[in-house]
Amino acid sequence: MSHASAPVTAVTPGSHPLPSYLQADNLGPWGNYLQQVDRVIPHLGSLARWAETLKRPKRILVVDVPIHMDDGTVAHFEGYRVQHNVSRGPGKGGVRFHQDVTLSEVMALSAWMSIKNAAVNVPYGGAKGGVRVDPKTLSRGELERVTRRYTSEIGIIIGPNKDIPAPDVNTNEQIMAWMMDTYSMNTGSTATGVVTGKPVDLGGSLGRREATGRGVFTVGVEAAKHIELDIPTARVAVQGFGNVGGVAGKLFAEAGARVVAVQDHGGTIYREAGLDVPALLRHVAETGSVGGFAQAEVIANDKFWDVDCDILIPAALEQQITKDNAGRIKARMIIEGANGPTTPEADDILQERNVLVLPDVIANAGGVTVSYFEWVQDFSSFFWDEAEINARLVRIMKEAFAGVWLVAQDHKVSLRTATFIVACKRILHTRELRGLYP
Ligand SMILES: NC(=O)C1=CN([C@@H]2O[C@H](COP(=O)(O)OP(=O)(O)OC[C@H]3O[C@@H](n4cnc5c(N)ncnc54)[C@H](OP(=O)(O)O)[C@@H]3O)[C@@H](O)[C@H]2O)C=CC1
Ligand SMILES: O=C(O)CCC(=O)C(=O)O
Repeated sequence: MSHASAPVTAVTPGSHPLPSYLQADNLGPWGNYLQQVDRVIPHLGSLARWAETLKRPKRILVVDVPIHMDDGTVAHFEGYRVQHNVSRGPGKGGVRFHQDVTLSEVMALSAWMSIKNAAVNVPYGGAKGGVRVDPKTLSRGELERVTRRYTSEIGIIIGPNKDIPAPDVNTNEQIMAWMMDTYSMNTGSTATGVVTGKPVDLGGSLGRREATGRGVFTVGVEAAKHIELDIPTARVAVQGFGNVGGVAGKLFAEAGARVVAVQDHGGTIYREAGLDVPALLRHVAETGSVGGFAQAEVIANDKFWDVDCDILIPAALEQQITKDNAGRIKARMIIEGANGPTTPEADDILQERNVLVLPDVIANAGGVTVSYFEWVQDFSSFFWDEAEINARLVRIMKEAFAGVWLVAQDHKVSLRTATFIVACKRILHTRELRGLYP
């Protein structure tokens, strides 16, 4: 991971010094988020006086997650749930299981959720959770115990009207089912609306699994029209071939684009004529990685950034596109499936090079949009068909993106700052309406 060099202000004029945990890790994702906020403040007019609230998570919970391992020992894992902002509604955002998860990373992810949820105008604040564990090293029983204990520990701050978790990296429908069941056991009645991304047979929504990738594709197609990029002849490179990258790659391939390169932990594969995406998805489902896929050549991981392509989709983790590789990227358009994949320094380099960046806070909002549909369906116990869900998703994504595009033109700013303008105005307007408790 690279570390951007711009300093982060620890003390805001006229305000109190930030708590120590907010000053930590200036150059990590939280530091990147703070720089993004600093870039939007000049565009907020009188609402800027509330901007300090964007720099401080509302509520942070750190929990110990002890479980019995299969060999009889007791292991302790560290878990987090951060509610960055709840001005517009309950907290909403995924849960990540990863060995490198840190509190400041979860703070950044929760803040990006506040921005994203406001950008597509769903009635939520922003939240995110994580457990510092490599789930690939756990048995199924151990994974279930980690999930249930973590859910019990954060149970004091989540709930259908308080904060609604969902899947993120290394979490899936089964984990959401265990979370829903644990919360329901602890509260005494079945509460389907406490998490989204559940199995369809348990109050989940049709289309949720594919929703983030579908949103990435939808926004990509809309943006391509503005820069006259022809999707059926485009070459696409994808980093991360899980829920988001896999579905986005599949939809671009179905639209005629050539997916020429894919990278995950197992390596980087390349095929100039285009990879057989359905076969690759089957291979990943069977083996867990793109590594060993026969119908492709293997290239060095670092060469991924040099691949000749028109569209690049980072769909893995934060801080992948940095000042060190931004100058090498050949794509005309980057669609951020991942959260926080581009550092502010890299953003500047890409803008100078005229590479269009569709930022995470709008490009990957399809997932939470269908999560919102799931939550609404659970409350009413009335379920919609997939065609209706996809049509509503596409409409929301297109409208939100069109609005952001206009703001970018008006203010002469990047699409990231434009999305922050739209979202921060909505968040801070509700902050102003609600006022401060004296
Ligand atoms: N799921 C969702 O609905 C949403 C997810 N996102 C974001 O999208 C991104 C991907 O999430 P999701 O698809 O759900 O997660 P998954 O766990 O389904 O997939 C993650 C993918 O990223 C790969 N990966 C992880 N680390 C690296 C690395 N260092 N280099 C290359 N590849 C890597 C994984 O490979 P391997 O399996 O080999 O480790 C896997 O292919 C995250 O940033 C997430 O926050 C954003 C909005 C919604
Ligand atoms: O579906 C959700 O609630 C949130 C998904 C998520 O974590 C994200 O958009 O990053």
